[in-house]
Amino acid sequence: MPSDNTRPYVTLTFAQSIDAKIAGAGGRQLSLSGEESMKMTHWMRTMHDGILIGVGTAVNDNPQLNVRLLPFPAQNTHFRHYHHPRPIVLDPHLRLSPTCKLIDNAAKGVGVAPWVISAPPPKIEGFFASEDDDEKLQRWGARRDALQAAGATVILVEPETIHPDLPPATSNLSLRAVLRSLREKGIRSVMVEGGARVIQSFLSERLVDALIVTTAPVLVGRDGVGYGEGLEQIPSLEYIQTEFLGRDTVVALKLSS
Ligand SMILES: NC(=O)C1=CN([C@@H]2O[C@H](COP(=O)(O)OP(=O)(O)OC[C@H]3O[C@@H](n4cnc5c(N)ncnc54)[C@H](OP(=O)(O)O)[C@@H]3O)[C@@H](O)[C@H]2O)C=CC1
Ligand SMILES: Nc1nc(O)c(N)c(N[C@@H]2O[C@H](COP(=O)(O)O)[C@@H](O)[C@H]2O)n1
Repeated sequence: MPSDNTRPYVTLTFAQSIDAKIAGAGGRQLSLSGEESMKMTHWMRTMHDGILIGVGTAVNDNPQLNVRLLPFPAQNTHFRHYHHPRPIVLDPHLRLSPTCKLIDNAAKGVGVAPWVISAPPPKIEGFFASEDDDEKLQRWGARRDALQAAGATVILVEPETIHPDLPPATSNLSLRAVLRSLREKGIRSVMVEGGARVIQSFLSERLVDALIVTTAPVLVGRDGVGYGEGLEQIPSLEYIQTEFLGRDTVVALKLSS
């Protein structure tokens, strides 16, 4: 559990091949989970208030992040019987399309409208100021308006910064600020589904309470997308349990305190 009430409980979960790849060459989305473990993922989705992904995944996979694989209590009423997690997208540059499935599904009443977490491009004063700062801000503002008009909510948090007068080394959002803001908005638990960079960030910053990894019995090869290479800090893990679901192995772990 988080040591205080200032952030939600975080479950990090993803599927990988036996050579620890989460996508194919060039980021091609792979169906790694078999039927049984994919259903487990949908059960886990319904157990969380929010489901968080990076914009890389949102743009690449155009996911739905809903609970459509759960058994239908009655025809056409399944969406009312299971809790839908709130889709949350980390998207500093607002690259999410206003016509993506997350927004489209919510408009059709078969999903909850996404929250898009972002930060306006910084206006740097002094030596590092750039002539096109205003233009960047205007374009970001136009994308924000388009997303909000389509039904998404854009939430602002601060980016990771070293010093306010320096151009940011990365456009990454501060995960601690993201989680704090989500908790303030009533999100008590969040399921983080990836992709690679988001997995790296949550693990490196030790912002994970439960880690649930599905391993499918396939090899992807060296051109696939992994997450291990970019892990800046390697947290120690405590083993909890293994389940065998169909042909897949699902391991539950937690970070050692
Ligand atoms: N097998 C599985 O279970 C899963 C596989 N995937 C796969 O993962 C791939 C996508 O991974 P990837 O390209 O790494 O993209 P991610 O989904 O990890 O998104 C990364 C982007 O999120 C934004 N971001 C903002 N703040 C942060 C932060 N603190 N840490 C990390 N990212 C942040 C950045 O956007 P910006 O670049 O605009 O600054 C960054 O580039 C796809 O191929 C997808 O199919 C995805 C989920 C699950
Ligand atoms: N658990 C799991 N197994 C796989 O094989 C996967 N490819 C993923 N991917 C994640 O699920 C998202 C797709 O969700 P929808 O089916 O569109 O609801 C995808 O974007 C990844 O986050 N997960």
